[in-house]
Amino acid sequence: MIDVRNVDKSFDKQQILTNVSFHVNKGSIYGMLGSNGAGKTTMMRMLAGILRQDDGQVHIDNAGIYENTKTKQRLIFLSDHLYFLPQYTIRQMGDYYRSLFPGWDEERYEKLRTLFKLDDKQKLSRFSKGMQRQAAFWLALSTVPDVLILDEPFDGLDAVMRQKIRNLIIQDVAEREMTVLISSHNLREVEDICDHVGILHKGEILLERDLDDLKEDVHKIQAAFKEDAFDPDETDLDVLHVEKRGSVYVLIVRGTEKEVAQEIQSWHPVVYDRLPLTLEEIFIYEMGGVGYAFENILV
Ligand SMILES: Nc1ncnc2c1ncn2[C@@H]1O[C@H](COP(=O)(O)OP(=O)(O)OP(=O)(O)O)[C@@H](O)[C@H]1O
Repeated sequence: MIDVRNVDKSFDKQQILTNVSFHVNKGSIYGMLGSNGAGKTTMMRMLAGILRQDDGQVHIDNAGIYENTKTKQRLIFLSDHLYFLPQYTIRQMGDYYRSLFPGWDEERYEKLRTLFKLDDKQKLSRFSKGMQRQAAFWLALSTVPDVLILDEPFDGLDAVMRQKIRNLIIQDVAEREMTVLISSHNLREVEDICDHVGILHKGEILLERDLDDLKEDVHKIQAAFKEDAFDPDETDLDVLHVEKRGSVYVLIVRGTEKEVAQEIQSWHPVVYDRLPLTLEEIFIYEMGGVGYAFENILV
């Protein structure tokens, strides 16, 4: 569905994205993670056909997006900075969207009214930040898009509304195979909704995996050894992080569960535990591996 290959992008001779490639399957929800300034918004603006890449290809449904009006009519990009026409109400924006997007579904718009409970005759500029975001989702989902691109989508929404909107997105993915790309710094949220994740760092893709596979591939190990007979540097483990709490080692390691267990067992541990990792932990340790480590500094 979405196919990005070897994309380069610079602004004023400053290289922002370098050789970026990734693929999003139809009916999948892809989380694009990354450090601040990694280039996520730039990538999303290219996918929405707002910016053109310098090199490489940005394809949606096997065709370049930049000059492809037909595909753009089936795609909605919700930017982190929402934009509405000045002085417009939701209803007026809806009429404008109906003229732009052939998929506009008036019946759906009416159904969503009961969920969002916003006054669609009120000027959008009078709404709070969270209400404006709700309005943006109301309008976006009324166009029944095939592709939904969301930059920090839940910013400003309360917990109940986040859950409602998450459910609506999941429903559209399940029922009609909508394809979704989400960028968010809230990894808890990404973890809840995405089936695939990619990490962008300094304009390059660091890692791209199915979320379940990724979790099966990175482990948090707690282990203790007799008379301290363990040296992480002497193992065959791919260690992302190591910490010693008293006599207990806490290791974050990459590899299959079997490989990791075999290696640790060969050191005859007296305690051995494998704990689940959150996406946030995976992100932090993977970023640490490329020198973007967190430091325990208090100032
Ligand atoms: N129009 C522009 N002109 C010049 N530089 C730009 C422009 N847009 C983005 N940049 C630069 O590109 C880099 C990537 O920015 P981008 O907004 O894509 O990052 P991001 O991953 O979305 O960051 P964040 O997580 O902080 O929102 C930054 O260094 C930014 O200053």
